[in-house]
Amino acid sequence: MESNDKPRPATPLLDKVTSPAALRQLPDWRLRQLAAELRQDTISSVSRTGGHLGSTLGVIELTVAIHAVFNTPHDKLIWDVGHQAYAHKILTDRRSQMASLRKEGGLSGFTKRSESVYDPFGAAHSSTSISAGLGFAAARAHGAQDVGDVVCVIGDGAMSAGMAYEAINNAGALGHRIFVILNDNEMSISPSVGAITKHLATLCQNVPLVEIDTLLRRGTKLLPEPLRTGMQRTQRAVRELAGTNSLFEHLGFSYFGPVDGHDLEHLLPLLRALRDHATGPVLIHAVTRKGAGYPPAEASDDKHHGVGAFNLVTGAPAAKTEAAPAPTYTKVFGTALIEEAKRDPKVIGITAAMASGTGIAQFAKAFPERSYDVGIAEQHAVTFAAGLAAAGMKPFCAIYSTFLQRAYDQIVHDVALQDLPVRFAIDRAGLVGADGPTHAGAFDIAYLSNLPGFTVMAAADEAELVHMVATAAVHDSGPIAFRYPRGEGTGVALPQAGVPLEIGKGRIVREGRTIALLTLGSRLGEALQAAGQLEARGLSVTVADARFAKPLDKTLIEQLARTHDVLITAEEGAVGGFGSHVLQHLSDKGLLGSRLQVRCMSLPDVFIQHASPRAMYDVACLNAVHIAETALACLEGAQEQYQTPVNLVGAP
Ligand SMILES: Cc1ncc(C[n+]2csc(CCOP(=O)(O)OP(=O)(O)O)c2C)c(N)n1
Ligand SMILES: CC(=O)[C@@H](O)[C@H](O)COP(=O)(O)O
Ligand SMILES: [Mg+2]
Repeated sequence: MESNDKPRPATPLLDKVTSPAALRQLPDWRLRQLAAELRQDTISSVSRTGGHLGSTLGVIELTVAIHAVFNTPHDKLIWDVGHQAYAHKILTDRRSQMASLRKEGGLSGFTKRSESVYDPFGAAHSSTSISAGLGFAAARAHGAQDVGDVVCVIGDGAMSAGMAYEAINNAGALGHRIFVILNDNEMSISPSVGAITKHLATLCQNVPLVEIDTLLRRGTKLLPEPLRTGMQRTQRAVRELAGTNSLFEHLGFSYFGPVDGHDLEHLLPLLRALRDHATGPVLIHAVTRKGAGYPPAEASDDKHHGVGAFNLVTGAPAAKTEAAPAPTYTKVFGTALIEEAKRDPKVIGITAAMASGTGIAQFAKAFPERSYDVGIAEQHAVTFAAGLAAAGMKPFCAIYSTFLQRAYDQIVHDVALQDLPVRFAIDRAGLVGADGPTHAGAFDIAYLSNLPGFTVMAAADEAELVHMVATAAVHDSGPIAFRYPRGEGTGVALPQAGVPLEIGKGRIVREGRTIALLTLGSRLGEALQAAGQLEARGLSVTVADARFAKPLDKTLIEQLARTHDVLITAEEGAVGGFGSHVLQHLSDKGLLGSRLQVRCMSLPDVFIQHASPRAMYDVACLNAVHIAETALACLEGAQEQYQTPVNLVGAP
């Protein structure tokens, strides 16, 4: 019998605690039991659904302590990224829905305003919590009624992003009362990197706050009266005793730490004291362990950052790992980049805290001195790459489509305007599944293809990806990007070596006469299936792979338009991308006449909620059946387009 089929762990106390208000009725000594049950419940639940386990396990005690001390939801608890909020979800009205986590129609894997009043601010991209929290604090100062205290929980990884410091800079100057809990587990998805990480480690070498506190209490009689009661003076004394000299203090925050983030006996009195006495911005440095309390997670390299369903006893994946039919696009990219780097010493790999997710970890094993993990710092990654390119290097900036959105001004101002040959390897293009709309790679085609001088490619399969890496490696005249989806490739044979593509040239994959399906990226497979379905109805179909969203293969587009009755474009990107450029070109050439029926199939103008990628593409009406039906409708002269069902569209 699979251990996952075993009954859930007994949680007698948690079963009674049906709200944070009920939790606040418990005496402190029972909160430890509550935390233990919450941990077991979380592990058991995630063993069935999969998800971001390690991060939540690291904040179990913090979650309990915050809800015990602060009056949520009137007090605003803002989780950075939101991937560590599963225990918070269990405590805040969503326990019964945990089986639906990250599944179609179910709970989001992140915090989400539309899901609960206990999620005052949604997230999934990192390092937004302090800015948002400061917004709440400022609103309170302006008289907003339903805003009590503001507590932001931000990880050490998230603390590598510039945005966190922009917020601290502002908060330190404004002086509003706000609590920032820095959850320091020395881990991002992989071990945290950078000078800030070193600074935090130095702070952790200070005498733990609890020992200072004991010292203070023991020495109370010897201390003058104001030290016992005056919070500000006590803080100063604590700081002097601890000898802390944290960056945060210099920026106007009161710094408290390090404190053991798993010890409720330390956390509760500290949070209560601060709640009762603090006047301005406060930073509490809590030291935690990612994956805490679940040995398989603690022992794993990534501390079970993100896992599928697993066996509760061993921590091993529940599904037997059969040999994958094809390598992932990420793996193919990593291997191809290594091959280019062997040929060319100028090739550099850059990741923003996604080394394993982007394949740069693979590259770093082969070329450690030519790879950079800059932390969660996409903006910096892009301008850093621009600097490298300006000095003659060949930087490959490997960033997920959704996270590259962060760096748009850097792409425009530092790269495109200076025509610098930065190579953008854009992973997770299109819909990604369980992570949902926050992680969808929807916009890059649109936001890159409108930039002068940019070359934008999309890989139809993993062999194409190898050629696009080679194309980017030799392309020295201006910026170039290539995008590819999450997950496994199609299983096509991989070329021995990448062969640079002719810039701005697409390819005809199958020739027909009546209907032309022109795809950009990996909808090619769906288009070929659609062509098969249409052929079964006696229709003659051409399928072409555009390869380039920019520059357009104008000759190919004009040829398809002149020789077919129907032209359909399909792409895994938002409205305003490839199809729009094709339409513009047809219009410029006067080819949009009554004879030719044209349809642009793109992601619809809505945020599609999490589900399997296939189900999400069904919502988007971008699977083979939709392409075939659109072609038929065009032939019949029907004007209506697919409409996305309204009930599947919700606020992010
Ligand atoms: C802007 C952005 N870039 C990258 C990511 C991917 N990402 C999600 S969680 C994470 C690590 C966060 O580390 P930390 O804040 O320390 O939290 P922990 O998982 O250690 O609890 C990263 C890089 C993201 N969510 N947002
Ligand atoms: C929380 C977060 O942003 C990442 O952990 C993300 O979920 C990773 O996604 P992939 O699984 O596609 O790498
Ligand atoms: Mg961390």
